[in-house]
Amino acid sequence: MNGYSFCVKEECLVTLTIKKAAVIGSGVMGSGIAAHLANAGIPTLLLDIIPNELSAEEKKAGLTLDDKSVRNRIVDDAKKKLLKQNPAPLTVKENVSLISVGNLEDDMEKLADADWIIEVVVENLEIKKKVFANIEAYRKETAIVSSNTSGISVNAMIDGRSESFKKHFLGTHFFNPPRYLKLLEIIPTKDTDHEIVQFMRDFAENFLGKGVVICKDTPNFIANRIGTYGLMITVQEMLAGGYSVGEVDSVTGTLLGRPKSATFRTLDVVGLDTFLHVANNMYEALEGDEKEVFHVPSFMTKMVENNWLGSKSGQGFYLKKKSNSGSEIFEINPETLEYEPQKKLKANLPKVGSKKDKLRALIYSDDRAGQLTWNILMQTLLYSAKKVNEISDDIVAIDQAMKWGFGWEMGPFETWDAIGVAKSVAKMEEQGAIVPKWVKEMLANGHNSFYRETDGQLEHVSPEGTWQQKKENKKIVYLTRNPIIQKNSGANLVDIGDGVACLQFTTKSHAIGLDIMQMISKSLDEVNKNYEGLVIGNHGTNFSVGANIMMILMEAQDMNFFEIDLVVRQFQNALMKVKYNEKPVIAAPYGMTLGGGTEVALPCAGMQVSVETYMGLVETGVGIIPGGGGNKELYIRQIENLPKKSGAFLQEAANKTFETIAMAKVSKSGHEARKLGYVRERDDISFNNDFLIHDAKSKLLSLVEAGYQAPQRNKIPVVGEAGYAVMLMGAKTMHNSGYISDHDLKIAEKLAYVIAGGYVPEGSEVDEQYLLDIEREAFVSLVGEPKTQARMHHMLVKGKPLRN
Ligand SMILES: CCCCCCCCCCCCCC(=O)CC(=O)SCCNC(=O)CCNC(=O)[C@H](O)C(C)(C)COP(=O)(O)OP(=O)(O)OC[C@H]1O[C@@H](n2cnc3c(N)ncnc32)[C@H](O)[C@@H]1OP(=O)(O)O
Ligand SMILES: NC(=O)C1=CN([C@@H]2O[C@H](COP(=O)(O)OP(=O)(O)OC[C@H]3O[C@@H](n4cnc5c(N)ncnc54)[C@H](O)[C@@H]3O)[C@@H](O)[C@H]2O)C=CC1
Repeated sequence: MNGYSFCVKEECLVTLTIKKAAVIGSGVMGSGIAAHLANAGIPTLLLDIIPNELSAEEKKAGLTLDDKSVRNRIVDDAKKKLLKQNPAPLTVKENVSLISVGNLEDDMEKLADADWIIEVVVENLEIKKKVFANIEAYRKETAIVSSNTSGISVNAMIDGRSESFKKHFLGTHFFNPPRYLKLLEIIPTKDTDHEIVQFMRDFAENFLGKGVVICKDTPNFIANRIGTYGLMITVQEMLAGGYSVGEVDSVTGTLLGRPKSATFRTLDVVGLDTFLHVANNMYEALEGDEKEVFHVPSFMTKMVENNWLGSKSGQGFYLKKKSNSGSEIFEINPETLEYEPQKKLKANLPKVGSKKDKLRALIYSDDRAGQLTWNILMQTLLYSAKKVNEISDDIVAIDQAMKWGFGWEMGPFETWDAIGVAKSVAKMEEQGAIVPKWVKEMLANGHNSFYRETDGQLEHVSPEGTWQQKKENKKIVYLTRNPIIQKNSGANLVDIGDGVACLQFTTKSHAIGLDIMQMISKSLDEVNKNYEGLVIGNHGTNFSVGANIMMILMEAQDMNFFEIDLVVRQFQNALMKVKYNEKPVIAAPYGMTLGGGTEVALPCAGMQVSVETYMGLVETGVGIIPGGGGNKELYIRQIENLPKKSGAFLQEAANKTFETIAMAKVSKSGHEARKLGYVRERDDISFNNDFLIHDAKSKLLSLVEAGYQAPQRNKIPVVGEAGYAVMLMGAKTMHNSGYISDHDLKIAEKLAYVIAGGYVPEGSEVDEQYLLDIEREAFVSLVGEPKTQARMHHMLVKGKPLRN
């Protein structure tokens, strides 16, 4: 990747390009940002300070502070840590090779060819200003310089800097972890060149997959202003109500529509020292009652003094200890500063109902869980309403910042709509809270929500009482806003413009059943008559979790094997129709793309893959093997990928296919899906999931433009009986040593037979239908096995594989 160029003036006289970057500071964020730039293919120089004393190992080795290995120890350790962290900062470990390292004493001249230099040092204004003075001496004239500050004034950072520096300087506030949190807050100073703000926004959205919110230079900008306030309120409610850290986290995570790291686990991930810098900066910057909210309680200060900072120092609010059964996680008691077994709060929630139903049940209940969550949420909502004009341009910016920056499912105003504005305001006032005047006026004017839909367009209210349309990025395709061509109980065929149709799954978790299989076939008929091509794309968290195993299990328990064979045949036929369709079909996988979901993507003319795609043929986990042609499609890809130098390449292709499917390997990224062989070199990867369907449509149109021709039907060379034995050897060895069960071995035998192409001579060339037939026969025979049915049942009930 040679960087990202963007014409910033009509005549394109000035073209900004980011081909190389540099990150100053290799701590929690600096190393994470460098990793994400590497994920995007941008070579990045990572610099940090030199240690001021030798470590014990260095002393023992007779090293001195002048040794390069000593001088680069901090940054070297940070780079090594990237390969061990979980969740992984790198989409594939190989990306680490794009990160070069150095230190701030010996390597500053290397900044000269950086197009973007990001300061990510400790949250201290004076230290940051010194770093900028140092950068200025080495940066090239066109280099963009930015700060990853959590909330220090960016205008305060440019005192004493040159005009060129000021023009090219702005805040670029990534959130932690940088690979996974979508938000990038961009904070221009009074001198930042407008074109550079625009360029950085486009670059971040298209190239880094970020959701950009342009912020005013107010303390903590937007997300941290609300987040830090919410955190401090949570600490105060915890201490006042005598709740434990674990009890607080047990109800302020997924139950509130927030990530499982909730409150204090999130702080452990952030780093308590950094949080205290941020809270203290707020305390210094504010006046009156609001100031006192940011007064840090003594137990937190003590924790930092003890170096109990969270993940970065090995312990913080939580301490993970190794135990005989693996590991156990303890929580800190803020009173005693002792670690204790984790506690949880019981929340009496309805077993059925939507997430919003459960949220309402939680916060309106009178138990301890309800009181705590109501008190936290109520104060956070009121603060958001009070601050909207001071810290942002509208309520949308606040909602986007909290969703993208903290992984919340809804922002404050969306949450307020969900819990009922009128009902919650009544309860707030009943408890003596002061509700901002504009909220009450909105209710008085008959508007019971902050958002509304008018003629299919989403509108939001302003504190002034006017209603505005939400500004949308043109690259976002909202399937619900496009005309439906055809539909059934499992999928919609949607016209997405420019002669392109999109097949959208609508089942729960986009699980594939008969309805989707039928819609695949019908969609192709419609597209071949009236459209240029078909995108298979969805909205939501996951592309597809695979076949509807409830449907398979029920038929199997009723011994309806003939029907199962018919359904599998229908799925195979539909996907063969995709593969050889006269018009191109492009799949747009993202999130979990498992089993049948992967099989839908594999026969397509191409894929537009989200960088966050977790793809794999995982059928062995529920006691079967792929039945939609996935075995042969992965095998064909392995044959394509392997150098044809050795005669044994067929066996190597078969072995790799067998291992990947037998071990139910799932990629941890779109890049890794390519390493596993699912994604071809010609397939493309999108960093911004919001743009995925748009990108898939563009890819399809370029195929049409190039005169797309359906692939030829070719016979497939197989390893036959001899190759079958080779594949099985490994499985039998694992079975003999007790690593896999009898049933695992039975599944492996079926899988190896299918991949080998059955008992035919090695090197035989067979047609695809033959491979599909033996695949379907193996599938149906396994479905009849009681242990397979037990695995399916366990997955349905527990949501995880059963080892039997
Ligand atoms: C209103 C309250 C808001 C909350 C706090 C607000 C703070 C605001 C001020 C911060 C200011 C400074 C920061 C800043 O400027 C801006 C920010 O970035 S704010 C932070 C934004 N980020 C988030 O909100 C994170 C949201 N959470 C997530 O995205 C995911 O949960 C996360 C990616 C963090 C993964 O969480 P994790 O718990 O690590 O999940 P895993 O299950 O994947 O575990 C991985 C690894 O960690 C071990 N582990 C899990 N739980 C614990 C624990 N309690 N203690 C110790 N270790 C734990 C787990 O076992 C795994 O270990 P392995 O051995 O690696 O398998
Ligand atoms: N930790 C988080 O969750 C987030 C932090 N931030 C911000 O990013 C910046 C870095 O924060 P973290 O990475 O968490 O901190 P950290 O403590 O993990 O890393 C700080 C880095 O600064 C370096 N450093 C310390 N003193 C220095 C000096 N005098 N000169 C140059 N470098 C020096 C350290 O060697 C270290 O590499 C801060 O501004 C912080 O507010 C922004 C978003 C999230």
